[in-house]
Amino acid sequence: MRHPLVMGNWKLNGSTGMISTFIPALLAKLSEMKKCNLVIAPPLVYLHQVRSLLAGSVIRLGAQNVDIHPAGAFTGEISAEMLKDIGAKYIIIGHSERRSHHRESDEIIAKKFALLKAQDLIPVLCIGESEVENQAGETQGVCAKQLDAVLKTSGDKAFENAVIAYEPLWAIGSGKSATPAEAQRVHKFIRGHIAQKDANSAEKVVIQYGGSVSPANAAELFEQPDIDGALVGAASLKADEFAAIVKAAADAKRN
Ligand SMILES: O=C[C@H](O)COP(=O)(O)O
Repeated sequence: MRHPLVMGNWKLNGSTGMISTFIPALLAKLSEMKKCNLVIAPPLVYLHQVRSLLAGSVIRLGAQNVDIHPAGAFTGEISAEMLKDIGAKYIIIGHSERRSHHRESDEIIAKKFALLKAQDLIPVLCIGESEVENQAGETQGVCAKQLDAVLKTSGDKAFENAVIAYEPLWAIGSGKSATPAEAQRVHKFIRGHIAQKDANSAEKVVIQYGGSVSPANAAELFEQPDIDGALVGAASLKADEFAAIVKAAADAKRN
């Protein structure tokens, strides 16, 4: 049985002051949470502060990116080994904002995926189509191509101990989430695509939905059989809203 995973991606937001009030407030709201795994991915400079505040709690530490090199003369970069050293476990790669603003290709992302696995870290692989691709009926083809790059590099069992976040680009930060039925169709396709290579990892892999998840739409999304939690952007910066999304995931009764 898959436990839902809710992950907050703070993107380029946060400060030491915000963190010192946000984390205790969130922990207080989550005291009764049992069935949902929870991760926060702050900006890299705040990993240490967040780790200290999360010590002894159920919330795990995540990060938003990793470099493709293990070490060396790469100014400004952070390696998988460093992320492991600081205590981060779940590492987002392939977010559409990095694919577009930093021109990260499927091949670069597949390399990052392999580096994270080599360090026993959990890659959170973001995939998803643009609005144009969606309207052209290319959603499945785009997702398949993004998954195949990883399967080609890391093998048929690549998604053992990994997470996939399906994030349609048109839903990110737009206030317009995919409907639960739309998202479920794509999640089912993703699981089926992985099953063609390895049925066991397909059954176990956590597939999150991301894109304008809020307390208003979370419960319905989490009722879907192939939606295993969420990758949350804006709402993860508000303790009340994030806690409500986590509660919806913990309470979800799926068929
Ligand atoms: O990583 C998170 C996603 O990009 C979703 O962001 P959002 O919840 O602000 O739409």
